[in-house]
Amino acid sequence: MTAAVEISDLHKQYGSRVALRGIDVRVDPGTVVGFVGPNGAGKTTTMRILVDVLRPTSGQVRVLGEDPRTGGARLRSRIGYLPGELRLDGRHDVASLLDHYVEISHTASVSRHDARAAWRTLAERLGVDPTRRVRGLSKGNKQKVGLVQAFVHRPDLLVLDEPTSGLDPLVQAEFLTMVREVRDEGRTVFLSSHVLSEIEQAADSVVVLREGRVVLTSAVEAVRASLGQRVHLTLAGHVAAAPFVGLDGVRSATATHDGADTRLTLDLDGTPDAALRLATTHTVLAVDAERPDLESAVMSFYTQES
Ligand SMILES: Nc1ncnc2c1ncn2[C@@H]1O[C@H](COP(=O)(O)OP(=O)(O)OP(=O)(O)O)[C@@H](O)[C@H]1O
Repeated sequence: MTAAVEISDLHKQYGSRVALRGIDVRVDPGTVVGFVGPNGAGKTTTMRILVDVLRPTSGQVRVLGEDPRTGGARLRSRIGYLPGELRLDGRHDVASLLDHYVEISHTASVSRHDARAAWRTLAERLGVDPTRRVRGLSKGNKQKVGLVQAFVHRPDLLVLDEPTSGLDPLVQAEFLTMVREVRDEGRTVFLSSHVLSEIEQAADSVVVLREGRVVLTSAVEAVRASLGQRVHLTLAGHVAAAPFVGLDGVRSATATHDGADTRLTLDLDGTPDAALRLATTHTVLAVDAERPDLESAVMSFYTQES
């Protein structure tokens, strides 16, 4: 299977400043990959190289099987790109700007009429008013126009640099739905974000970049599972934690007593089955499970020493 994105030993220097120190990333078609990391990690640099806005210092990049430096207009028409710092020509109204984008990005397989209808549908979905002048738009509304132009030609690959920056929660949710639809159609999304909850909702896998190096590549589910699960049980009467320690799947158990009842906290590294069997020999008054989130799983990769 040809990768949608294949990056091998990619280096980029801006003068003496090293931005990328040999990164390797593979993105399978039909998946959503979240690209995360602290400020200055190299995310934007990588994305700009993918769309040939920047040239690498060394290393190999293949996008949809082609070298972005030689793919030209044909490859560009298969990519939707939302830059991190979006600049739109402020002189136009939104409708003429989007007509213009459709004009330059539409492919022979889609008629101009259909392409125009497509931007209108997307604009409506995201709540973009096509009659507004671009210059007077708020940051969030500009971002929505940027999203419409990235999605409108149904590209095989979307490269989105902080796509939800400035969006209100309703539009953000609609955007995440659009991303999932793209994935369900077998197309690919490579997006960067500082909002890990949104990567968690939309991405299949996550790549963490720090100081120009990839420090983690993993399925989102696997990262979360690696944290294990924490379960709180409220049991009637005074119950000791000791019998729970060492049970299959239990990493640690602590008990605190609240009046006549016990609050038992179990940190699990396997299934809760054995612990729950033992718990039900008592009277279980309440069960409450914490779902580990991607943010707590990934944060350590932001700060750890190389
Ligand atoms: N045009 C440039 N000239 C010089 N240095 C640059 C330039 N663009 C980026 N850099 C440097 O390259 C490194 C990576 O920057 P990049 O913008 O790719 O990071 P990022 O992960 O996208 O960060 P952020 O989350 O803050 O957007 C940083 O040290 C940055 O200062």
